This record gives sequence, C-alpha cells and structure tokens, in this order.
Amino acid sequence: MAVPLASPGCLLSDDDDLRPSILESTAAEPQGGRRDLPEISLVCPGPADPTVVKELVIDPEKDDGVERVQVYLRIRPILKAEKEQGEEQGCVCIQDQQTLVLKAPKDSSKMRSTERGVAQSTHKFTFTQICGPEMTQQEFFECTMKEAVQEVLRGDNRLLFTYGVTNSGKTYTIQGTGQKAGLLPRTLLVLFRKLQGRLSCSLELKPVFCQEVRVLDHSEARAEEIRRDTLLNEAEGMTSQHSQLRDNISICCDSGIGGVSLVTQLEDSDSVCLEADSLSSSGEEGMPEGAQFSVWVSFFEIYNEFLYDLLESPPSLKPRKRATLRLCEDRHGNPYVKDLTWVQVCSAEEAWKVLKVGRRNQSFASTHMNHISSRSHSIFSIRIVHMHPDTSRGQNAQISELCVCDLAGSERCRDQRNGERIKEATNINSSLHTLGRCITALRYNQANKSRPPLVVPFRDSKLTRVLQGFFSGRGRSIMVVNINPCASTYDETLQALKFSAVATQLVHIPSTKTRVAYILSLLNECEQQGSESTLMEDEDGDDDDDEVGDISMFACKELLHAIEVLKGEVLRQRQEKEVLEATVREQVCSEMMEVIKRMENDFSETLETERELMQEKYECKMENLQKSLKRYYTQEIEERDERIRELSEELASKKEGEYEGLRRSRRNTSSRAAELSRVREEQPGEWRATIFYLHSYQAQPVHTSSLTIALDNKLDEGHKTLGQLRVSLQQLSLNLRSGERACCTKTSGEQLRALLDAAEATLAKQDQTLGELQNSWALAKMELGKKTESEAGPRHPPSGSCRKRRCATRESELENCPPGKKGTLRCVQNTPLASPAAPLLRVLRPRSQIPPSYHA
Ligand SMILES: Nc1ncnc2c1ncn2[C@@H]1O[C@H](COP(=O)(O)OP(=O)(O)OP(=O)(O)O)[C@@H](O)[C@H]1O
Repeated sequence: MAVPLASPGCLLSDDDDLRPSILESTAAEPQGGRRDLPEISLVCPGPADPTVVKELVIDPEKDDGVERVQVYLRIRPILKAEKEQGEEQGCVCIQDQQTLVLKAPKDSSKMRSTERGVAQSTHKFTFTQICGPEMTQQEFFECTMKEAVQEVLRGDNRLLFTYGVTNSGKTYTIQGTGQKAGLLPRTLLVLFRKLQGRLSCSLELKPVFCQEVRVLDHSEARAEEIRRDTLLNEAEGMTSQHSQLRDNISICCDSGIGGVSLVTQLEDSDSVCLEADSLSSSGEEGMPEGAQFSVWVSFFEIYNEFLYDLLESPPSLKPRKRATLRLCEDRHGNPYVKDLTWVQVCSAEEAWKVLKVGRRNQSFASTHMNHISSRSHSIFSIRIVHMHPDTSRGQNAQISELCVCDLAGSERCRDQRNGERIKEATNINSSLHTLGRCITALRYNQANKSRPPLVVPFRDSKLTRVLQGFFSGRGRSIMVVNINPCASTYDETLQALKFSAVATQLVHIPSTKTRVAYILSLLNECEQQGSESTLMEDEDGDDDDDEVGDISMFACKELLHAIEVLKGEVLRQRQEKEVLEATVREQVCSEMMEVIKRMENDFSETLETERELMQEKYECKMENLQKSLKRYYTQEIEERDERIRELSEELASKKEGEYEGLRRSRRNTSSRAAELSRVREEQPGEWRATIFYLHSYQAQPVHTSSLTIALDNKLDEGHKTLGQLRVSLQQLSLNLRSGERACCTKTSGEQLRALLDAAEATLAKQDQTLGELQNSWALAKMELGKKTESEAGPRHPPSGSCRKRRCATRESELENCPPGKKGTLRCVQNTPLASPAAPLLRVLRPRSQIPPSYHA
C-alpha cells in the first residue's frame, strides 16, 4: 500500500490546519493533543487574516546549560532547468542568519487551505544557521563539519545527517559534484591531514563494535590486507567502467598540506579542487601525546528496510541476490551492523576510493524529480582507533566514530509511476516518519521530565535503530536540512521544515544503557574481574531476531553465570521491593490516620458550630413564643376582666331592678288590698279560691331574698375562681419559662410540648369551671327574672286564661329545648363561655397554625 509523503513531524497532516488556534507542525506531541513546547512562540492569527505570520521560533542561544542538536539549513539555488520551466520564486525568504520565512505560493495546497481560512500562508522557522544558495561548499564545510572533525579526533562520536525533500541537494552537500567537493571528501582530507605522522597502517586492531576493537591474528590481518587491496584496485578500474554514473568525482589537492604532497588526479576532465584554505589549518589540540591512530571506513545502505553492505565484492563476482546485514547490540548496548565490511585506509585518497566503490553499489534511480535520485539511506562511517602508548593487545584502545548519513529524500508516492519506485518511496517515507516520531518522543521526554517517559520507537525502522546510539548519548548529532526554493515543492518543503523545528529542540543527553549492557555491567560488578571477555561471533547469522541484542557474543559459561547473577539480582530487587512496599504501606497508613484524625476534628468543630447555631435559633424561637403567649394571655385576661365587669354591672342593675319591683309591688299591694276587699265583698267564691291559691303559693320554699344571696355567693365564688385562674396563668407563664430553659439546655421540644399540654389541661379545667359558673349565673338570672315577673303580677291565683297562657309559654319554651336539657340548660348552651377553651389550644397547635405573632 502506498504511503503518502512522510510528514516527519509524525503525527501531522494537513488536518492539523483545521484547528487554526493550535500550533501546527512539528511542535505536535506524539500522543494526540499534547503540544507544549514553551520555547516555540506562537502567533495565532485569525482565519480572516491569512497574511499574518505563524511563528516557530526557537532560540538557539538559549540552551539552559544543555547543548542542543545543531540544525543547519541549506537552501540550494534554483537550477537552470528549473528557471526555464518558470518555477515561481520568492516563497523562501531568509530573514536573518537564523530565521527563515516561508510564504505559500499561489498553487500550493497550503495556499488553498489558507483561502479556505483553515491554514496560514506564512511560516517562520529558526535554525542554528541558515546557509543560502550562494554559500560555497568550503564555507558550508567550515560552518558545519570542521569542528566536528576536531572533536572526533579527540575521541568523541559525531553523526551528520542530511534531511530534505528529494532533489533538494542532500547528496550534493555530502559528496559534492564536479568541481565542488562535498562535506565528506573535505572531511577525509582534513582528517588525514590532522593525523599526519600519527597514522598507523598496521592491521592489528580492527574496530568491530562501536566501542571495542578486535585483535587480529596474522592470518586475519592478511585477509584484511587482501580485501583492502581488492577494493582499492576495484576503485582504480572503475573510472572508465562507471563513467556514466555521476560519482565520477575526483579529488584534486594542492601540494603543501602539512608539507605533504597529496595531489590525486582521478579524472582529468571532472576533477574536484579542494580549496587550499580548508586544508591549511593544522592542529592537534586534544589529541593525546604519543598516541597512534588507525582509520577504518565502512559504507552501507538501508534500502527497502534491508541493510546492504556497499563494500562487498563487485556484483559480477557474486550471486545476484545481495546479502542483507543484521543489526545487533554490542556489550555497551549500542546497535551495530553485524558482519559489515570495515576497511582500513591510510589516506584520504584511499578512503575516497572506498567511497566510490560503495557508490557504485548504491541504489540510484531516475525519478521525475531527480534523474539520479538516491533510493536508499546511505551511511558512511569513519572509525578512528586511538592506540595509546601503553596499548597492548587492544587493552587501552579507544574508538571514535564519525558517521555521515545521506538520507533518501521524502517524496510523494502518488508521483511515482513505477511499482518499484512506489515501494522505495513508501519505505523511505515510512523510515523518515519513524525518525520524526523518535525525535518528537525524545523531545517530549526531555521537555517533560516529571511525566512518565514515552517509548522512543527506535525499533520501528532500521534507520532509527542504526542512528539510535547518537540520540541516546553515544555521541552528538548535526542535522543538515536541505531545501529546494522551488514553489512546486513548497508543501513538502514545509513539512521538512516542521520536522526540523522539533529536531532543533532536542538536546544531547548522557549515554543510557540497554539490556545487554546492563547484563554486562552486572557481570562486571559481581565478579569485579575486569578480565577480558571472550567474544563469540556467530558466523551463521540465520537468526533474524536482532531485537534482543547480540547474545552470541557471550560465551555459554558467561551467559549461565549471567543468569545466576540475574536470578540473585531479581531476588534482591524483590526483597527490596517488599521492604519498600511495607514502608510505603506504613507511610500510607499513618498518613491516612492523620487525615482521618483531621477529618474527625473538622467534623466535631462543624458539629459544635451547628449545635450553637441551633441553640441560638431555638432560643430566638422560644423568646418569640413566650412573647406571643404573653400577649395572647394578657389579651385574654383583659377580655375576661371586661366580661366580669360587664356581668357585675348587669347584676347590680338587676338588683336595682328587683328592689324597684318590690317597691312597686308594695304600692300595688295596697291597691290590691282595696281591690281584694271589694272582691271579698262582691264575689265571695272567687275570694276563697284566691285565698287557697295564696296559701299554696306561700307554702312554696323559694324566697327571693335567699335566691339573691345564693347568687351573690356564686358570684364571689366566680371571682375567687378568676383569681385562681390568674394565679394559674402566672404559674403557667413560669412553667413556660422553665420549659423554655429546659428546651434551650436539653434541646427537647417534647418536654416543652408536655408542659404546654399540662398548661392547656389546667386552662381547660378552669374554663370548664368558669363555664359552670356562667351556667349557674345564667340559671340564677333566669330564676330571678321569673321571680321578678311573678312578683310583678297579682299574688292571687291566676285566672284560667292567664294560667293557660303561662303554661303555654312554658310549654313552648320546653318544647324548644333539646331533650334532657329543658329549662335551665338552655341558657348554658347559648352562652359563649360554654365553648371549649380554644385559645390555649390554638396557641399549642402545631407550629404552622400558631398565631402570626409567634413567627415574628
Ligand atoms: N548548493 C547547490 N548548488 C548548486 N547545485 C546544487 C546545490 N545543491 C544541489 N544542487 C543540484 O541539485 C540537484 C539535486 O541534488 P541532489 O541529487 O544532491 O539532491 P538529493 O536531495 O540528494 O536528491 P535525492 O534525495 O533524490 O537523492 C543536483 O543536480 C545538484 O547538482
């Protein structure tokens, strides 16, 4: 399946532009959405203004004490053919030595997105240094590699890799062309010039691993010598054979490099003249006194995710299928290419010849972008063995390495028409994509030290696996970003620059150990033997599992011992873990206890506050209740007093009326006596009947005077009862107060309710007594009325009609009374005092029904 053009920022696509407020491009973090690169300033214009610059500014000076990866930008000139095709110019502007501004050309997809309002038309990037089209190869070498060569001679490891879109000038930068030698030939020349007089050409120590040499015996040294001669001879004969390839580069050196004549004319017509000033500097700073050096080179490529040795025997002498190489880890955990050809070279010329042989085997093809396009990532390594004066059989030998990597250019798969080219493009893009992911993950880990680190996907591609050591502390790296200023490749160029923006953020980190290295260090720690380990090379090489390190380099005995040591280590770590776990548990428990205690205190404080608040609230309520009760009962007492006063007045007036009646009856008596004597004389029968009635009436026991006295007594009694009532009310008020106090202290509404119930009962009883009193009073009043009435009438027996009328009235009265309550009870029922003692009940009803004043 075709993979689109690599977006080296790994998770970036044009979709990112759909979120204009988010920093696009390589600033993206690898796990969706985490975009926190504080060093990158962002100007985020509104979608309406596409001309505003989106900035990716990295301050290379501000490195916070750590050394950042150096990223150089090289802009190649527009070629003659491109000018003729009318390539639009002006989309790449160098603002200053470090800042580049990219403006989207008319036909780019960026500009189309900008017009839709979902992307920016202008981008700004900052680099360690920007090298414009006018910069010469010599100037570029001095700016990028000169210092690195010196550091490699001092014993450091360096990686230089070029990155960019296809046809952007990567190979031109590394190797050069025609008269313009690239970084590699210049490096070789400078290197050998600096090693002048210190170079050992003995084939005794061969660098087999990244940091270890192998001591060659005589026969091995002889085999190495033959291999080298074959290669060099092969290079000699290549000039005419492979003149159609563009690697017909010759090195033409002036005399006078450190007094040594190094003029090599490989091809008259197409020679490369290295400027003399690049070779004029001499220096041996940092190189140990008396040390000897031997230089070994290797050249391999990663083509379609397979590793191929470019220095293997000429294809004509070998079967057609090329052998692939395996990647392993050395005892220090650094990945290395197993069985790779390392050739000792004694001069820049020899090294160049080796390179030429390798280039002949390298995969090139013609694409629509570049008629000689690299279809693989090629890696040329120079290892320098430092042999100190006291070196014996490789004991103190040290290796430093300069690795020059010419990456294949990213390209659009859809532009390819050939199936093979599509496959190549897919693999190239995929490995560049992985490189982008690795750099982004490394950047994330460096920027977020407090967070759990991300797994850097070095193992996802061969390219990143090979370069892993340089990103894991084995050495420092220099990145050269090549861009082509043509408008037609604007979108791809932008992606490449976004990737480089993240790379610019990387810092060099100290070396980290891998599993094999860890096992080894354990072995060394335990045994403290310091003895040389026997290296066992697995010559079969059919095991494809290169993910686990090269276990075959350990002897079986060593491995068994390592297992024992590891078992012990596992046990020790488990014990340590248990102790740690117990401590952690204890700490957690004590912390939890503290937390619980704190919570308890907080709760009791809250409870106390709540209680006080409740107390205050209920005190307030009781006060209101007390006030409203007092008001209510005062009013009630006043009303009763008023009623009593009225009753007393009524009684007094009745008494007065009664005396008046008596007086009137006395007056009537004399007139009646006259009438009686007249009736006695005129109607003796009527007289006798009247006498009889009178006698029977006098025989009745009721006397007005005694009735009045009884009424007075009842009234006194009523007054007394009222007095008692008042006392009871006072008592009730006292009870209420004490109830209130009890309520405040014990917060018991039930007690208050009980007290109020008792008070209510007392009041009801007293109301009942009062009712009875009123009844008696009404009864007495009625009796008195009847008496008065009877006294006001004649004391003789009533006439038949009169008797009849009185009886009728009396009967009608009795008929209107309810059964069993005839006569006296009628008044009692009508009296308002006979109703239940409602006021108290009203007051003591549930709170919602209490008088409004209670709520106040
Ligand atoms: N700085 C420069 N000055 C002049 N010409 C250059 C420069 N850089 C590149 N060129 C020319 O541009 C063309 C493409 O360069 P080159 O082959 O190095 O690209 P590339 O990036 O290696 O491409 P690919 O990835 O496809 O291999 C060549 O013809 C080269 O001579």
